[in-house]
Amino acid sequence: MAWIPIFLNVTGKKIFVLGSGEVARRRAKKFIKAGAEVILGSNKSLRNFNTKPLHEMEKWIKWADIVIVATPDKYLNEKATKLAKNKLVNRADDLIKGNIAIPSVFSINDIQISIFTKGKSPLMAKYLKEKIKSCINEEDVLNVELQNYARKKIKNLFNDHRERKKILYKLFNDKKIKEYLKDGNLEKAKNYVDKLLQR
Ligand SMILES: C[C@@]1(CC(=O)O)c2cc3[nH]c(cc4nc(cc5[nH]c(cc(n2)[C@H]1CCC(=O)O)[C@@](C)(CC(=O)O)[C@@H]5CCC(=O)O)C(CC(=O)O)=C4CCC(=O)O)c(CCC(=O)O)c3CC(=O)O
Ligand SMILES: NC(=O)C1=CN([C@@H]2O[C@H](COP(=O)(O)OP(=O)(O)OC[C@H]3O[C@@H](n4cnc5c(N)ncnc54)[C@H](O)[C@@H]3O)[C@@H](O)[C@H]2O)C=CC1
Repeated sequence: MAWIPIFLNVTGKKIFVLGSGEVARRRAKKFIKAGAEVILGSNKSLRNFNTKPLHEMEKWIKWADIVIVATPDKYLNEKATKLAKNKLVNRADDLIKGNIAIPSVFSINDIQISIFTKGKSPLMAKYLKEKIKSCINEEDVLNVELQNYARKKIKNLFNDHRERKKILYKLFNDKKIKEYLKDGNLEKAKNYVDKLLQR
């Protein structure tokens, strides 16, 4: 089993979610929030969701870029997976029958962290999320912003990406920058970077 984490831009992607229970709705919301076009396959019509009856399932699976299978009905789940052929499929009920997994996720500003236990323990994934959250502090968040600032600046100043890498590591290890960021002073750190780059 070779799972690798990938961050996928789902804006405008077509997602078919089979089911209308708690898990199906949770998955659907996640994708809608991220800008995807989501259709739920269920004979129950749900408020706030675009639902299609199950006898149209084949058509909507064909339409979809990604298929999410999330009912407790094993037979129905298998049928949908077969219809999806080589598409990207998430099986909420049986990980290895699909090829994409939904991890436990949290974000702090633009830092996004996902935890996955290869289906062994979603509960532990959820727990570890809280544990890892507490390791990331304000200084790290500001350092992402500062690195972004410096990266953009030096893109135009240095042609060689190895040279750029060296500079970014230097900034990362700079004592003064560390102090500024510890004090929550991003602007001062940026000004200091400006000065260093002028030399
Ligand atoms: C394979 C996977 C599906 C996939 O990839 O789509 C999957 C499968 C299953 N989960 C089950 C149960 C639970 N799932 C949760 C919670 C979450 N489950 C999520 C992901 C995944 N769950 C994927 C693997 C992720 C990994 O391996 O790390 C999270 C991270 C994301 C999300 O769902 O949005 C979300 C936490 C969100 C957060 O961080 O807050 C809890 C805890 C709770 O609800 O509090 C429980 C009860 C306790 C427990 O079982 O651990 C069962 C039923 C088992 C049974 O029948 O008893 C199955 C099916 C099976 O395993 O057979
Ligand atoms: N990934 C995860 O986080 C979790 C996954 N699961 C898995 O996901 C499955 C779904 O879980 P829940 O959403 O909690 O179930 P649920 O019991 O809340 O939802 C069941 C819904 O599925 C639909 N459904 C049931 N049989 C159907 C059928 N024959 N045809 C069409 N729709 C049908 C119904 O609309 C029903 O409302 C579970 O069987 C379990 O294997 C369960 C808990 C968490």
